[in-house]
Amino acid sequence: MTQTGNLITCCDKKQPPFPEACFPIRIPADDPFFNKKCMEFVRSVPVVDNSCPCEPRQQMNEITSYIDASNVYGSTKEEVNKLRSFKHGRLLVSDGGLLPPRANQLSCSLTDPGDFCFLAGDRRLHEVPTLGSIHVTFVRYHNYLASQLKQINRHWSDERIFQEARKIIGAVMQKINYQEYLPAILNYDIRRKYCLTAECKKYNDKVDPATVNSFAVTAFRFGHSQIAGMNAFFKLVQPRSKCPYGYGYKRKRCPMSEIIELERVQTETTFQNPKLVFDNVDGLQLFQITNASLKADGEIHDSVRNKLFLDSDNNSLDLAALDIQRGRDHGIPGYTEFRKFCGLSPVKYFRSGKHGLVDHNPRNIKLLRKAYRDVRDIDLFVGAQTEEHLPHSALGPTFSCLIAEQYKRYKIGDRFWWERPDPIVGFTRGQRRALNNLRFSKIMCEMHKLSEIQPYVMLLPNQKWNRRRSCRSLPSLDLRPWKEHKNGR
Ligand code: HEM
Ligand SMILES: [Ca+2]
Repeated sequence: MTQTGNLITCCDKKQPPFPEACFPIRIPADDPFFNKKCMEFVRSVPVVDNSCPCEPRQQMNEITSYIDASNVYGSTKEEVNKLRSFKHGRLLVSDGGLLPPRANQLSCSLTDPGDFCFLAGDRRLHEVPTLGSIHVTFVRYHNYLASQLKQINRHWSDERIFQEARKIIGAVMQKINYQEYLPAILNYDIRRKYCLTAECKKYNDKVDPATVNSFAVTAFRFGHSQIAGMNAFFKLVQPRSKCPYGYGYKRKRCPMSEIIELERVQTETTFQNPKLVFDNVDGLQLFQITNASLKADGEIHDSVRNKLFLDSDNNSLDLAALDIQRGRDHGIPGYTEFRKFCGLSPVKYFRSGKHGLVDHNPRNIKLLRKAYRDVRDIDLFVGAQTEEHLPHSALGPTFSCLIAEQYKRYKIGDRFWWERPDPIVGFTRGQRRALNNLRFSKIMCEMHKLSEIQPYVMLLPNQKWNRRRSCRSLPSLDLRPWKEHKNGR
């Protein structure tokens, strides 16, 4: 994990220099936004290399690589123990079902009296309030599952309930990623090729599921171009007359609850501040499940490109610049190398025909030619982010390949993968069936009192695939298969 927000400064000449840790970004004099010449950048902590002499500098992942809900439970025993209440299998919460306070109250930026910095399984939770609100959703869902499990298995201890609920949340996380999220960003051909569909159930103990440097540092940051400049609070209002046949699609004459926008907030005013989560966490979630993100392409919104972590002294950073520099910090090879790795046509020239930038449009080729002297210099982030998308996909071929390859390893390298037909490490058939029917939007609705609406978690502006089903018509998780009968299952 990278360390923006570090106490080391690299631009201030009066501070003691840290040549090992510093790699500040030079800002050209004619920059249209910044009037400084230097942007802070602290290198990721290097890993001690025992195989000396002289392997390349490496970095370290601070959290577990598996998709195991470590954002909810942390990545170590110490972390999970700080998050547990040790009563009825529940996680700690604060008033209003929000997250508990953390010991270090300087780790976020507070503006309202009574607010505090939250504790969660991942310390990046304050980055933006929409991220914080998803943390709230999953902690609430854990506690909801714990209370349901306690009801059907009265004899279960705190430990048993906690572990069973955690196992379900981990499975839900994997299920949402592979069945709902990946289909929104990768097309079916890619998903089939890389064993990401439900039909592929391989497990291979030779596969290393660790997160690959180029994935964390570059490919999976494609989402930085999907960030919108605005957050909003939404509110649901009930229709005035009661509907005789219930609500829902097809019953056109009987309107669904109406969604009203209460307040708009500029993204750059929300970084590291839990205020919006305190103010109206449900309204934030409603906004999130009814709004599409921006297109993943070469354009990154000013709220993060120029105004990232904007403070009262008008200091800010540029996320796109950090992404590029982080790639260089970690020694990520260039775009043309990854084309080869992915078996795509090799790129030798700044042009569109043979041996050219065949996956770029003429405008982007021109811009790349202007920015780089040699095609081999094109940074992976810049080259892949500006590719045209594959059909039915939110990504170009290079990022599709790198992201699919990583998700393949997370799946087939996971001994505890939720779909493994093994009731000891996995789930029983009935439990798997129950989990299969659950949708992320249903969890959102149940945890945030939004049950009347038609959610559509849309990742692409042109995607309307699950728009039609109201929360009410989606099933809750059926927990009957978790009932333990006296003489075993
Ligand atoms: C919503 C607003 C977001 C903000 C403000 C934000 C901000 C940041 C920042 C400041 C970093 C560290 C940069 C560095 O110093 O290298 C980072 C890293 C990263 N971001 Fe975002 N990000 C956001 C959304 C997203 C989204 C939507 C995705 C993916 C879909 C994403 C994926 C990543 C990844 C993979 C990393 C690297 C993580 C690591 O290696 O530890 N981010 N982000
Ligand atoms: Ca993890």
